[in-house]
Amino acid sequence: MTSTPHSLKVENLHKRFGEREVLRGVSLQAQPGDVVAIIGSSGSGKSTLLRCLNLLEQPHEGTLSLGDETLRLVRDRDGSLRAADAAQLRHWRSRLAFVFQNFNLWQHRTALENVTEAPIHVLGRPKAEAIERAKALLARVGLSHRQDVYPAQLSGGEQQRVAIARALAMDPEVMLFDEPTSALDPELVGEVLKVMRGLAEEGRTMLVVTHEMEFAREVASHAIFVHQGLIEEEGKPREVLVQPRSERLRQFLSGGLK
Ligand SMILES: Nc1ncnc2c1ncn2[C@@H]1O[C@H](COP(=O)(O)OP(=O)(O)OP(=O)(O)O)[C@@H](O)[C@H]1O
Repeated sequence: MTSTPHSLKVENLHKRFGEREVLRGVSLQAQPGDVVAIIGSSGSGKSTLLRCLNLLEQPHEGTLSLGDETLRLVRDRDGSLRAADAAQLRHWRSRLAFVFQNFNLWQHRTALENVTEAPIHVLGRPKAEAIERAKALLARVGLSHRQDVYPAQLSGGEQQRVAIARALAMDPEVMLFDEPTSALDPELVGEVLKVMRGLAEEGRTMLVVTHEMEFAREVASHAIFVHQGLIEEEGKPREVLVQPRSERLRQFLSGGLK
């Protein structure tokens, strides 16, 4: 990691889809090195929360800051908030890298090209330097031997590991994972979680929307339970996921609240 990580602060996030208020005032903080597991039942707003953090979704209210940088937002015609400055948004997104459930790799680019694309074209890094770094990152996720292969020839687990290498290539301060293993066959989940454990161990700041409770319990430093667009309970995973205070979290953990 070359950039110094800062803490992420999210205040009073609201998001509506039509009449439906999906986030109803969410605030959270992540300090450098925190691994925050965001859990909750289907439709509770977890992915929307994560997507609002780098404006893949436009919130209707809220403040986002990373260290002493606050993302400048202006109100759009539809009432939601968009970035006031496209250059700041590009920079913001390089500081908070997003890993998608469905990998979102460029299909007509090799694994290596997927990892070099943004460093060359967004960060303006020299090509040779970007290639060298991409090779090191692919080695890191165990894919040196697959660098010249196109996504269609890779398994889901391999594609997600390329996507993680691609996110790392931006030297992000915070990594946002949106259900990174949900699209994988069960036998491929472990290889992706292993890479994520490694990132956690090296002190990466990560926010992870996940249904992997074992990962949340063992790897996360903080767990957040979202219910109907609000944080219902949060704390140390070994406490809240083992002895939840709220009845709803108890139900969720016992599988009664999907
Ligand atoms: N682009 C959209 N347009 C309209 N409604 C949306 C959109 N994206 C999400 N929603 C709705 O917002 C609510 C929250 O969705 P979200 O994907 O954030 O939930 P989630 O907690 O991540 O669920 P899951 O665990 O099933 O992925 C859901 O009711 C969903 O249908």
